[in-house]
Amino acid sequence: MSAEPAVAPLHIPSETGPLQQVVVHTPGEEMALVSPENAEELLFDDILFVEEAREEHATLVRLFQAAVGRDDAVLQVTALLHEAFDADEARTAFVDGLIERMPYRNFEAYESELKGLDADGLLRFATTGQAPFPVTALPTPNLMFTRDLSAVVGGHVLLSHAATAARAPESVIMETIYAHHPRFDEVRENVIELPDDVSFEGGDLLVVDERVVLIGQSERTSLGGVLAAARELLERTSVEHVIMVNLPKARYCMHLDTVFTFADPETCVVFPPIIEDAQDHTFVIEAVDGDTSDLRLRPRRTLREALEDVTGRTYSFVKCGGDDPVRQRREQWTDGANLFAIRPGLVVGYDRNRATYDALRAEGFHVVDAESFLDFYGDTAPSSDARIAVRLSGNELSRGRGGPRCMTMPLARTA
Ligand SMILES: NC(=[NH2+])NCCC[C@H](N)C(=O)O
Repeated sequence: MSAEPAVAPLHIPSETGPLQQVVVHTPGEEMALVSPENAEELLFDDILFVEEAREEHATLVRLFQAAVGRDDAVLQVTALLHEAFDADEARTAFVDGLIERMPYRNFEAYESELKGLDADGLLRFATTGQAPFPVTALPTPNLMFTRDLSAVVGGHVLLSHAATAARAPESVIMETIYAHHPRFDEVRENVIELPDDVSFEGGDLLVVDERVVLIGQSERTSLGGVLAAARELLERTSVEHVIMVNLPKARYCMHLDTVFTFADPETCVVFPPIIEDAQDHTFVIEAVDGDTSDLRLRPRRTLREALEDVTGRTYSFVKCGGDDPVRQRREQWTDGANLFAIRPGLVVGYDRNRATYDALRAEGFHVVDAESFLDFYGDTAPSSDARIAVRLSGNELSRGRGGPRCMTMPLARTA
């Protein structure tokens, strides 16, 4: 039990506000079930060395614990699910959710057996797809990309509606946690569900500030998903402008956060070919006279133009991969543009993206590896004005096609 004062269960005022609490998933048994036969279906391009991936992930968790300095800074999604499963209704709801979301898997044939599993048994089924009777589901190796399970905006949360069958169970996992875990009792009415026929994944949403969010219209988030999310946010939260970024529908840029993330409120790491060179792909969505049944889409040439227009601030764009177009593409593929900000100006990325780190250094960041950061700071967080880019060794993790931002779902940050 933590001695620190409790944090709000949901509170994200901005993308880089000092982190208080984050949900992660350290890869486990489910990752060891990815094989050449099912890898493509499970959205993996390669077979990860699980033990090494776990160590890399453990370092990420230690970084968060050290930098945040609270012992409840990091929550594991499987622990939350297991705790939620203490309630009978949660286990029933989870099975009902799977049946409803994945009618093609015919889980109803084993409905009573699944509902009869205890918390351990159902957790194992949820992550590995294995049960003590002849029903199987896909394992969920993408659970480590907790970002995509939901998106917290202010004190509200949008539940994801995964675009792919491989990730559909993860949406049900997160839905069960928000609906049944006691941690979310007070904020349950702030959980926003989108219509069944749209897709939306958390990696497509970035919170600029209390008034502005960005949403990618991508391989994973449909136009209907963007518009439904925009309408809900404009209606129910302090958000006044939703900037929609139309992305190529391609694996390398599956979510907006694969090509654009914030290092501090005015510094972003960007993949130039999409964010700077492409034109006419950005729209500002607003409610006409505050009426969310009447949405207006104002086209803007670039994301920069849209951002500057609605926030009145100016932004520095640091190039993922630096100036060389080949390095830009190589480093984008290994999530060079997918930085996670622990607080403004304290970011973590993958060590291998060296040209991106050179570009950050040129922007005034001190570059340190994760081990030195941990040795140096132990459990005292660095002074809040230092600009630091931490290099996490992620040779295994990066093969999952997600970076530090994808592996984190912040629940609470300070303003
Ligand atoms: N927010 C992100 N960019 N997430 C990356 C998810 C990667 C994962 N293998 C997938 O294809 O779904």
